[in-house]
Amino acid sequence: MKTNYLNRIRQQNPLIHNITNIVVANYVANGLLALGASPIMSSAIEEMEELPAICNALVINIGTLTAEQVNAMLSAGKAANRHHIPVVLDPVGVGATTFRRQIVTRLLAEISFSAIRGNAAEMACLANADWQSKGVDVGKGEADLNEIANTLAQQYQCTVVISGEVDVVSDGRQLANIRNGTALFPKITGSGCLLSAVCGAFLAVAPQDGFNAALEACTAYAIAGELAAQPLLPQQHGQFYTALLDHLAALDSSQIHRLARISHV
Ligand SMILES: Nc1ncnc2c1ncn2[C@@H]1O[C@H](COP(=O)(O)OP(=O)(O)O)[C@@H](O)[C@H]1O
Ligand SMILES: Cc1ncsc1CCOP(=O)(O)O
Ligand SMILES: [Mg+2]
Repeated sequence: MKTNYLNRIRQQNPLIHNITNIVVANYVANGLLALGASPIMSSAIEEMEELPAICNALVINIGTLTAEQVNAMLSAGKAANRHHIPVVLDPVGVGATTFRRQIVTRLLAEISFSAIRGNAAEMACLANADWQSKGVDVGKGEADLNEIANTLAQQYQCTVVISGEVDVVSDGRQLANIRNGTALFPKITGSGCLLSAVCGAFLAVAPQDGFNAALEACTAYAIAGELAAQPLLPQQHGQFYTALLDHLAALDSSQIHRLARISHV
């Protein structure tokens, strides 16, 4: 990895607008602050036209979707497109209900996304691939995630991230696998949602280089988790929850370059 967009985040302190779920809003805001970005969380329809004008990226997360929030997402997404700021989609639990599937289809049709980030179950659902999803969790499946990432990236003309034990990043032309991380990640709620917001922060400072911005975002984030988990026992979920924030704040680019386990496929 040749980029150093982490330093750019710390220099530029991009403002990230998050329309997110009620479970993770506080954690995502703290994670963005730890990284060096600034969060603003809002779903009020009255300000969806105005916020994209002052923000550097928008992250749309459907985790606890309401009909009212859908209108806000469409309004903010279209305004973000007009202002040419990157928009990231996190299709949380999209396979769980008809409502989620219908809304994600509509968001993908009406908004131009720079990146879509989900776990294997969510991304398999978007690609109509076989997978046994389980609510917002990853569930089980055998589908080829490299192929799914590539297909979705070409279909939606954007960067696609499928996170998991191995993260897959594709823009439809380039594809990489990242083998960093820790088994503690899926033990805390919000770790995927925060990764989507972190992708938003990296894209905010490198909007023309989506693939490499997402690649650095996922690598940096997984390494912060790896370092946070190092002194912990597998059952120290609570310690990991806070240690991840500490390590996002302490992370530097030399650590990322030294510890990255990336293969270009
Ligand atoms: N089994 C695992 N081993 C190592 N890292 C993991 C594992 N599962 C998930 N991760 C990491 O957890 C972070 C959040 O991804 P994920 O758990 O897939 O999101 P979600 O919460 O949306 O399901 C990513 O950085 C990913 O690399
Ligand atoms: C548990 C839960 N329920 C609705 S949204 C949500 C949070 C999901 O967060 P993540 O995908 O980051 O684990
Ligand atoms: Mg998720």
